Amino acid sequence: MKIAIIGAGEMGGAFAAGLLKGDLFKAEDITVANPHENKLQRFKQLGASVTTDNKAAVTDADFITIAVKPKVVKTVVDELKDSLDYDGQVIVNMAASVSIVQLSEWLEKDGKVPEIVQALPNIGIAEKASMTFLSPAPQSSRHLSQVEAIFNSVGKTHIVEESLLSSGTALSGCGIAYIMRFVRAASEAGVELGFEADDAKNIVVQTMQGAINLLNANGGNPEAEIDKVTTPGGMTIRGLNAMEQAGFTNAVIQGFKGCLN
Ligand SMILES: NC(=O)C1=CN([C@@H]2O[C@H](COP(=O)(O)OP(=O)(O)OC[C@H]3O[C@@H](n4cnc5c(N)ncnc54)[C@H](OP(=O)(O)O)[C@@H]3O)[C@@H](O)[C@H]2O)C=CC1
Ligand SMILES: O=C(O)[C@@H]1CCC=N1
Repeated sequence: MKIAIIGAGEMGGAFAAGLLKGDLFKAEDITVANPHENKLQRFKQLGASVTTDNKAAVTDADFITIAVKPKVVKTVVDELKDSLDYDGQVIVNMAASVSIVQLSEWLEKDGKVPEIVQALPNIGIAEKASMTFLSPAPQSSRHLSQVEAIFNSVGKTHIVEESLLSSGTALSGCGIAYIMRFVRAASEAGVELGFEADDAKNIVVQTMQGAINLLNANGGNPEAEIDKVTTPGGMTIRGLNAMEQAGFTNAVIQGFKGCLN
């Protein structure tokens, strides 16, 4: 099984890095393509095949992942169209806000389109911890289980209707940034409370790790975990209420929704 990744930026690069940490693909069966060679060196050093030629990248690939900026997708499709095997290869599009209808129109050749699966991961994929939303085009389910297996090897997957993809991207793709912003805010609080910046950040990260482990172990209800921490009349409730007075829940909801405006 071979995979080509077109675009070695933040997303394509993170995907390549995650796949190279796994054992689903042999390193040489992962081909990473990018116009500037400097972004390819680290993958070459890890044994991946690298090229600045998109057409060369897709030769023999079973799965072709498009990880360029949305406005570049059509250019890439136009370039690759004549090199694609419409019966055997699967196009996996990671570009947000490019629809199956658009991709199908751009890819259409003699009335045919290849199998297309929309895949919206997050950069946690570099550490095999992505939350990836998958949405196959109609009549594109032949290789869906293989696509699912690929993304399950670098995190978790959720198959959704295309109409839910942008919501998934908000929660997961953009969500990484929102969670990092929480880490920054909590770390700044830690500095104000007397810790060195690095110590504060490490304390916040370890505390988040504890919260994640508790959620995973105890059935995943955050309110139940909050109740265990919150002594009546104690410190935690004063902090929680102060956060809400400052608009915490509303700010978080507005942030996740705001990216869709
Ligand atoms: N970043 C994220 O967290 C997420 C991103 N996405 C999606 O992933 C896509 C890529 O985003 P991101 O990685 O952040 O963007 P980047 O700008 O970091 O990466 C895009 C890459 O595409 C390369 N590129 C440009 N033109 C071509 C071309 N014609 N052929 C091949 N490669 C090309 C660029 O090369 P160079 O810079 O060397 O010119 C660059 O390395 C976007 O469509 C985005 O919506 C989806 C989910 C999450
Ligand atoms: O900011 C963006 O548009 C992309 C989509 C999800 C994460 N990054």
